[in-house]
Amino acid sequence: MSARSILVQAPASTSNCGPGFDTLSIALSLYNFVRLIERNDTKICALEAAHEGTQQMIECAAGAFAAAAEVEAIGFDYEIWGDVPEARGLGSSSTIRAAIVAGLNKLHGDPLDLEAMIRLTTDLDNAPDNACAVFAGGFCIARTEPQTFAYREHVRFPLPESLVFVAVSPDYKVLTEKSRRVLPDTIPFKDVVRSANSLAFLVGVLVAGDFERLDGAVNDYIHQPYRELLNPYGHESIEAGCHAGAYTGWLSGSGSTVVCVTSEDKALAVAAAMEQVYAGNAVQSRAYRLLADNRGLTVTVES
Ligand SMILES: Nc1ncnc2c1ncn2[C@@H]1O[C@H](COP(=O)(O)OP(=O)(O)O)[C@@H](O)[C@H]1O
Ligand SMILES: N[C@@H](CCOP(=O)(O)O)C(=O)O
Repeated sequence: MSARSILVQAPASTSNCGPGFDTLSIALSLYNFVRLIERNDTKICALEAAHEGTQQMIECAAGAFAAAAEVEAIGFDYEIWGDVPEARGLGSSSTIRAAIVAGLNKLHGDPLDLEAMIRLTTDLDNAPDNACAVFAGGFCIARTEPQTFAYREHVRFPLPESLVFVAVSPDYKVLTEKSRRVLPDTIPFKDVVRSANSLAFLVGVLVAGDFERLDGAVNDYIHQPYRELLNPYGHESIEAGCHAGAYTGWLSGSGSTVVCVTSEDKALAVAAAMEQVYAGNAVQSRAYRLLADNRGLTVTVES
């Protein structure tokens, strides 16, 4: 009998969406893939040489899964490939952690439900926003506990294909862990008020589908200003995209990617303007024209 093999496709995500720090996220049409092949021992092995950090991340996810699902740990071989750039604020680490959790869940006969898998991935990845979008797809709002920040539940809305996300990734990496260390312990009252105002309006507009009203309406004073030094030219790139016709834009997750939200007809001009800012400063970048992924992570039993 051939070993059981599970293939997981996990979408990238753009988190925070400006002022929705650790709360808002949109799944995008850019994917990583993880294959898990069951072994008859308890080892966890990469089929192609994996970076030490990746191996650790996977072993940690597998151990946490066994504990959360209250099952015996099993061994597996794994392969990872895909298009989500690493450490660029498009949730690459969430795609891998979520895929391991979802793949093991399938191999064990689905002991965890969707919310339990999101909770576990959040515990591992520290980003409830990304975890919701990877699993559920669409535009997600993550609710967390006010005392502990532990993940509680989410609501999600599909977004239409008419809304294009132009993501521009400069060739420098920004690790989420490092990008969280630059955040302040306290924030001035007026910055909280104006961020909360923008956040509520943004959610309303995305749910209502009245996208033109995003123009100038997405403003964050909670994390983006503090992350600017780690993300040179990001702010200017977003401004250039908006000048070229995008509705709005934000730093994607913790950076370094920046995202502008636009209608289909403006997408090319927006991408060119955003890239030009990096090129003009001798920084290479790559532009992606993406749509919302309304499906979320998929799990296929191959054998
Ligand atoms: N495709 C991948 N294969 C292996 N490890 C990955 C992959 N993508 C991300 N990682 C791991 O996640 C880390 C980046 O995570 P993080 O700083 O949270 O950035 P991101 O914003 O991309 O999620 C990488 O340094 C690496 O250890
Ligand atoms: N809310 C988190 C999101 C991190 O997303 P990533 O795509 O950069 O991993 C944060 O802003 O730290």
